[in-house]
Amino acid sequence: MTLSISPDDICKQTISTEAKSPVSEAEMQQAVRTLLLGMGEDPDREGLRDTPKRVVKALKFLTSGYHQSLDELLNGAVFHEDANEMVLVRDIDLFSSCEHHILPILGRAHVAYIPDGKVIGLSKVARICEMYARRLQVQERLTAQIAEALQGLLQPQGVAVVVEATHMCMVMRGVQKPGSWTVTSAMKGAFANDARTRQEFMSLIRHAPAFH
Ligand SMILES: Nc1nc2c(ncn2[C@@H]2O[C@H](COP(=O)(O)OP(=O)(O)OP(=O)(O)O)[C@@H](O)[C@H]2O)c(=O)[nH]1
Ligand SMILES: [Zn+2]
Repeated sequence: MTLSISPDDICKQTISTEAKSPVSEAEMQQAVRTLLLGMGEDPDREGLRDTPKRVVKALKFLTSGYHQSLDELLNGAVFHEDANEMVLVRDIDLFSSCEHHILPILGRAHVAYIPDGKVIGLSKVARICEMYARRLQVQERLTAQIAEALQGLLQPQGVAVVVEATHMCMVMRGVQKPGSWTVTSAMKGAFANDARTRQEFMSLIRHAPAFH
């Protein structure tokens, strides 16, 4: 499936989530206090007194990707360039939160594209990953959003995104499988249509990195 999404569309998608929260900071803290009570804790004991404030602050940080826009994050770092070989940024650490349990998803992203007249600042590739990771996610959507963002911004010859992650909701609770990793991918253009291009990408993300 070819997804054509313009940078404007993606920005709009982000800006629409920027609407001011209908819930006040105090109400959020009160909700955490209720959760503590539900756990059988005493929210007024010394160690927990500031916990509602800390939890709300942490959650706001972990979901701060809702309030970022690609436009702002890119800061104009898309450049016209004649390069037409694969660009790969691999081993980008990811910290996200699963939307089912609001528990951490910890992993790495590998992101490649083949330019077609435009390149993007390398750090911006990692920033795009962070923006989508700092939302409530499922891994498949996170992977697709990263790929769609690059596709929309650069209209490259192809985009490939692989995310490898472990879900704390599968590790610490539920099925309790600490060794499990989930691998998701999104392939567009040459990576979807040409097995050799995809193979080159897969082998580049598999070999031991030169730097640790
Ligand atoms: N596809 C997908 N599933 C996810 C992701 N994160 C969590 N899940 C799954 O979402 C599902 C939610 O299933 P439910 O049965 O509603 O929730 P649950 O009772 O907590 O399920 P268990 O985890 O099996 O105990 C679980 O199978 C989770 O493993 C994700 O990123 N992608
Ligand atoms: Zn979960």
